[in-house]
Amino acid sequence: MMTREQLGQSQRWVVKIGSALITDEGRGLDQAALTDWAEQVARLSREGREIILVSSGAVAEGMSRLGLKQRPKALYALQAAAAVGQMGLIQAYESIFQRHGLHAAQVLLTHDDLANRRRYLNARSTLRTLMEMRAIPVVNENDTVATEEIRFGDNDTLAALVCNLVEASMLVILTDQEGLFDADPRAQTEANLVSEGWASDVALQKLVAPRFGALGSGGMATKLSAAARAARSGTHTIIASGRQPRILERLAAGENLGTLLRPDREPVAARKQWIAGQLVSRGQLILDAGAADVIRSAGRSLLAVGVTEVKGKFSRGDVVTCVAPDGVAIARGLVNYGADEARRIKGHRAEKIAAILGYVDELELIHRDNLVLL
Ligand SMILES: Nc1ncnc2c1ncn2[C@@H]1O[C@H](COP(=O)(O)OP(=O)(O)O)[C@@H](O)[C@H]1O
Ligand SMILES: N[C@@H](CCC(=O)OP(=O)(O)O)C(=O)O
Repeated sequence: MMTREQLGQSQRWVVKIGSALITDEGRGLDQAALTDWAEQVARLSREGREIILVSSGAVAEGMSRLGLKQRPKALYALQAAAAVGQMGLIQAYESIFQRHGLHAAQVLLTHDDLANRRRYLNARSTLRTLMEMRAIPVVNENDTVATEEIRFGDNDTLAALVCNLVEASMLVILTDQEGLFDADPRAQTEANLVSEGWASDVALQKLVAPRFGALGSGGMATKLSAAARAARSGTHTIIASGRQPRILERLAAGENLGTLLRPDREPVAARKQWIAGQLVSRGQLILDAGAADVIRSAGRSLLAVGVTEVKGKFSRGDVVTCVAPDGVAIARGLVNYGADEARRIKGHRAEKIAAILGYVDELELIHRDNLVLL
């Protein structure tokens, strides 16, 4: 198991700075704090670490520049505020990194970019190239064009997908709390900090209260699911307070701060990480107990014979969810047949497919290489 010191020494970090932290109580960006984090990033990068920043703050800065007192509710108004605010955000990073002789690179991503395999691979090459050039990518959601249906909404999820994209060793989520507490510290002053846990421990999920603050969007829940997502590429997550002096440098020195969430499974293949990262599933395949069992425990392909019901509208190549008979979603995968064909072949053995459909695309409904456990 990696020690805090070894993790601190690790090479590739994604550092996420949340809205709750980066904004000066709704009065735009906290320039002094932002300067401090960026300077730490610059120093760590000059020492040879590869760092990608995922920075929130566009909406908050836009609200301040436009004189809006409250976070707009309508998506188009949020998007307009983000477009204005992103200018301030990137200007701030650019000028600080420039002082350290480093280039900042603006990378704005939508979920669509990562859902489309070719664009995903392009984003990966671009980020890798920027790191080779020793530029510092500053990533945010491309709020201006993201639609409600496919928004990340919070930057925790985006940061985790970036970790998968570049196979980061560490995800540091800086927020306004010292880490994960055993109860929401805003509601309970007695709450205790959890200093370490497993990224996909469901017991941790029970500790977090849903919270939709004035500025931040995800609360602690999205940070935990981000840690579980990041773990798929073997990435360790530390949730820590951005208000601690020299926080990034102290984490690099191996100091025991915040909550460390360790990956608890072997890293999955890059292609499977991409499948697991899809936020939209087009349909559901309800499995019988035998199929659910072999998929969960033996990593087998899904055959039509083990499917009892097909829900939704999907085409060959879409992402669908496999659901066990008790209603629990157990896996996601790229399906080899569209919904209509899947309905016709469900419950039948592979050798019957040709007789039912008049052709055979593949013997499996979802091949195990395209299937990932949740
Ligand atoms: N168990 C918990 N431990 C720590 N914080 C929690 C917990 N449950 C809920 N929270 C809330 O999550 C908030 C951080 O999330 P959020 O406001 O989205 O921050 P950010 O903008 O940095 O992503 C904290 O301010 C806290 O009120
Ligand atoms: N893209 C948005 C950030 C969304 C957001 O607030 O995320 P988070 O910091 O996770 O609460 C912005 O720059 O304002």
